[in-house]
Amino acid sequence: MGDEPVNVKEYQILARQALPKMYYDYFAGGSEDQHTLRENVAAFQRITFTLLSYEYAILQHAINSLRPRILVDVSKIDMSTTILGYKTSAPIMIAPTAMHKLAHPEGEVLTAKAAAACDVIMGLSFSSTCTIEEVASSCDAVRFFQLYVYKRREISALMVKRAEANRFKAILLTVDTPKLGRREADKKNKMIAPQLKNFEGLVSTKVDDSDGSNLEAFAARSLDPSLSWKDIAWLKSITKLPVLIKGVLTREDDVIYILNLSLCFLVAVKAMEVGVEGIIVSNHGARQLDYVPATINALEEVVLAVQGRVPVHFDGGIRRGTDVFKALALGAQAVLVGRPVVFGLAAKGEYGARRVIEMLKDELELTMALSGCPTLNDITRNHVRTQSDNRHCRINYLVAGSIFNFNDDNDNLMIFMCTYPFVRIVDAAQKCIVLDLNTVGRPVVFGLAAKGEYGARRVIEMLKDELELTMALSGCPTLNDITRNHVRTQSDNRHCRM
Ligand SMILES: Cc1cc2nc3c(=O)[nH]c(=O)nc-3n(C[C@H](O)[C@H](O)[C@H](O)COP(=O)(O)O)c2cc1C
Ligand SMILES: CCCCCCC(=O)C(=O)O
Repeated sequence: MGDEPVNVKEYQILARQALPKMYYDYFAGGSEDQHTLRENVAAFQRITFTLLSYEYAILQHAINSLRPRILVDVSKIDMSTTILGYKTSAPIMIAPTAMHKLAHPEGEVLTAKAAAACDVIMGLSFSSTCTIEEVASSCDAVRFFQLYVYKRREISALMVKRAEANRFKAILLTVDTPKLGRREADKKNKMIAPQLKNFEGLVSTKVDDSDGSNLEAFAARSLDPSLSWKDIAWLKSITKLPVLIKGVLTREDDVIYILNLSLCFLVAVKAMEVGVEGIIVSNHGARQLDYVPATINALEEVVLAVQGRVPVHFDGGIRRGTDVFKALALGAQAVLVGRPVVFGLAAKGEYGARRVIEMLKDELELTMALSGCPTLNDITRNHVRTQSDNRHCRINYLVAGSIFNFNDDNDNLMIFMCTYPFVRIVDAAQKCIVLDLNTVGRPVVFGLAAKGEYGARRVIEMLKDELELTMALSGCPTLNDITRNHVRTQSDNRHCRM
C-alpha cells in the first residue's frame, strides 16, 4: 500500500501504525466477542444491487420481459439534501465519537474543520476532548450535539445550554448506553480516559477504584442507568432544539394486540409518541450489547414502522459509498460515519478526516451514476436485494392499511440464546444447586484447574456480571422481563415466525 490511501479502509491501517495500542484498540474495538462489530460491516457485503427492477423481477412470469436500468442520463449527479432543514452536500454526517485528542493533538476542532470543508454536518460527542465553545468557534460547520444523561442531571442540562448558546442545531440523545458495554481490549489495556474538557472543574475522569478500564469505571460512576422514556419529556422541557434519539435498534417494546394478531409495536413508534424529531438506527458501532443485529439488518423494519413521520438516520459499518447507497435504499435519510473519520484524523489530521468524507462522497456519486440514479430521490428499495429477499421470505402483511415487512434474517440471532444457559448458571451460583452440569460444567472446571477455588468463583462471577450487563442493555431489570420475544433463532428465521 502506498502512503496515500485509495479507500476508507486503508486509513484504518495507517491509524493503527500512528496510534499507541491503547488508543487504537479503544477506537477500533467493539464489545465482548465483537460478533456484532464484524457483522456491522459483513452484513453490508451480503446486500447486492439489483440491475433489474424488483417489481419487474417479481412480475417476470407475467410479463416475461426484464428491464435493466441503462441509458439513464447521469452526467449530473446531485447528492445534496437537507437534514432537519439544514443543507448538506451529501447524506453523510460525522457521527459523535469521544476523545478525538487521543487520535490527534488538536482533536475535535480539526474534525469540525474537515466537516466544514466537505460541507457535511458534524456530530460532537458529549465526551469530547475539545470544548463545545472551541469547536463552535473553529469553523462554520453545522453541528449537532450528542448528549449523555449523567446521574448528576444538572451537568447534562448545563451542556445542553452551552450547546444551544453555541448554535448547535440539534441534540442527539444516546439511549443505548445505560452502562458502558464490555470492551475487553480496554480492560486489558487499562484504558485511561483523559480529562474531558467540557467538564473541567465539574467532573474529574480520574477514578481510583479500577484495576481494569478506567473509562469503564468513570462511565459507571457518571452515566444514569435509570434513564427511561419519561426523561425525554425532561429533556424537551429544558431545550428548544430538536431531539433525535440515537440507538434505536430493537423492534419490540410493548406488545399490543390488534385484530387478534400479535403485532409488535416498535420502539421507533414509541419514540415518535414522546415527540422526538428523528431517530438514529444505531448499535453504537457494536460497542454496547454484543450479538445485537447488524444495524443495516435492523434499518428496514424501523423505517416501515415510522412510515415517514420523522426522519430515520442510520449508522454502523459504513465503509464504502455503496454502503451509503444501500442504507438510503433501505430507507435511511442520511448516514453517520464514526470510526473511519477518527482513523483519517489519526493518520493525517484534518486532511485525513476530510479525505475520508470525500472518498465516501466520491464513491456514493459513482454508485449513483452506475445505478442510474442522478438524484437521491431516484434511489429506491428496488435497487437492492437483501438476504431476506433472496430467500423469498419477504412477507407483506396488509394490516389496517399499512404494510409491515417481517424480515427473515439469520443475522438477528441474539444474545439471549446464550443467556438462557446463563440464567441457569446464575441460579446455580445463587442457590448452590447445579441444575445442569453439561451447561456449567466445563467453564467451572477450567476455572478450577487454572486457579483453584478462586478460578471457579471468577468463572461464575464473570458470567453473572455479563448477564447483569446483558439485562441492563436489553431493558430487563428482572429475570421475569426476559421473554421469548427477546431472541430470534434460526428456526424463527426459516419459518418467518411473526
Ligand atoms: C471510538 C468511539 C467513540 C464513540 N463515542 C461515542 C459517544 O461519545 N457518544 C455516542 O453517542 N456514540 C459514540 N460512539 C458511537 C458512534 O456515534 C457511532 O454510533 C458508531 O461509531 C458508528 O459505527 P462506525 O464506527 O462503524 O461508523 C462512539 C464510537 C466509537 C467507535
Ligand atoms: C461517561 C463517559 C463514557 C464515554 C464513552 C464514549 C463512548 O460512547 C464510547 O463508545 O466509547
